[in-house]
Amino acid sequence: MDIKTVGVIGAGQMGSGIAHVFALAGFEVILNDIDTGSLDRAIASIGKNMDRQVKKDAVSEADKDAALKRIVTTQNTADFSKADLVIEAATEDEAVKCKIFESLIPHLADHAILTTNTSSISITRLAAATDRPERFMGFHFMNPVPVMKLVELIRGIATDDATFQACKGLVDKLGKTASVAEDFPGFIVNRILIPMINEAVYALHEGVGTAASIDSGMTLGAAHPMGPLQLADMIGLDTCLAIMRVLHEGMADSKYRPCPLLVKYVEAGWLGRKSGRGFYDYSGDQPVPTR
Ligand SMILES: CC(=O)CC(=O)SCCNC(=O)CCNC(=O)[C@H](O)C(C)(C)COP(=O)(O)OP(=O)(O)OC[C@H]1O[C@@H](n2cnc3c(N)ncnc32)[C@H](O)[C@@H]1OP(=O)(O)O
Ligand SMILES: NC(=O)C1=CN([C@@H]2O[C@H](COP(=O)(O)OP(=O)(O)OC[C@H]3O[C@@H](n4cnc5c(N)ncnc54)[C@H](OP(=O)(O)O)[C@@H]3O)[C@@H](O)[C@H]2O)C=CC1
Repeated sequence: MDIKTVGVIGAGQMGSGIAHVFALAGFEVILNDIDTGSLDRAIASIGKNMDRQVKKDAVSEADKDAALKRIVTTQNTADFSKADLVIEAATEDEAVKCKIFESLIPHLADHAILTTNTSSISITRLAAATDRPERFMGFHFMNPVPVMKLVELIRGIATDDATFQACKGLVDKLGKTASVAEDFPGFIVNRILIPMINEAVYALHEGVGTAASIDSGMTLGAAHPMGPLQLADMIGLDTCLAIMRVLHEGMADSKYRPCPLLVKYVEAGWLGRKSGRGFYDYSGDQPVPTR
């Protein structure tokens, strides 16, 4: 299938990163959000992240300009009628995602493939909320999208082979590596990563160590590129909690219970970098641990 135009729904950190890599790879991109402020911030952050690549000589100034011109923003799902493939990358909330599909589907071309960047939610269940379960699948990018090489591909029970092959072909065109995961809560990466982050929050909650010592323990002691609490702040504490809840409910196993401190931070609106405060405070030049 010849995919030329890619629609992206949700212009947060993931939607921005996904729009970034598709535009640089030569695709026309339609980027949607409910909030114009988010769309403006997304275009600014894509420009800034492409500038990093220009500075490193990974991308030319001309390619950056051409890529930025290939991204159009819209608040109107009717504009997705031109899309050959749509990637839903809105908030990790099943009800939000299903509502998006409901408003999108009347405008989608018959041939269009619909995918979701969900971190954890059942692909089969999301597919069942659409008119095209056979042309629906999980297309799970990692954060930050322009840097991370992996994309998890997850078939729902009804996904057909042409859809899977089309998505696999796109991963190849982006120069990334596909990893196939079965449709279990959290798939592969988050089944392993998010409980590790949750355990780090328990270590903080129980006073095993400070945020700084937990993070340096894992960067200097286990060679992780960033500590688990720093990573949680980058992913978004709301997203980490939503994933833990999907694991807890989906696996029906208490080993996945979300740490009460993680719940409290989210209830306080301390969502990590995106809200300016999480396990670190980002209001100054350098992040400062909040515990
Ligand atoms: C929750 C989910 O559903 C699934 C997930 O995504 S889980 C999260 C998975 N991601 C991770 O685990 C990330 C772990 N962290 C890292 O890999 C690294 O700390 C990091 C890439 C984020 C930053 O690396 P760093 O060395 O500390 O910072 P920095 O030197 O600024 O960046 C490294 C490179 O990435 C580039 N970079 C960083 N962020 C970027 C962005 N948003 N856009 C473009 N380039 C970026 C930098 O320009 C730099 O490029 P070079 O290697 O060419 O010099
Ligand atoms: N963060 C991460 O590291 C990763 C996240 N993911 C997944 O990607 C998805 C997005 O995550 P992320 O980008 O971090 O989240 P963000 O919170 O950064 O962005 C979500 C965006 O979706 C917007 N949104 C909410 N409702 C709608 C709607 N009805 N229509 C259009 N846009 C909407 C939000 O707008 P507003 O702010 O106005 O609510 C916000 O701009 C989630 O499913 C997440 O699990 C996958 C891989 C990694």
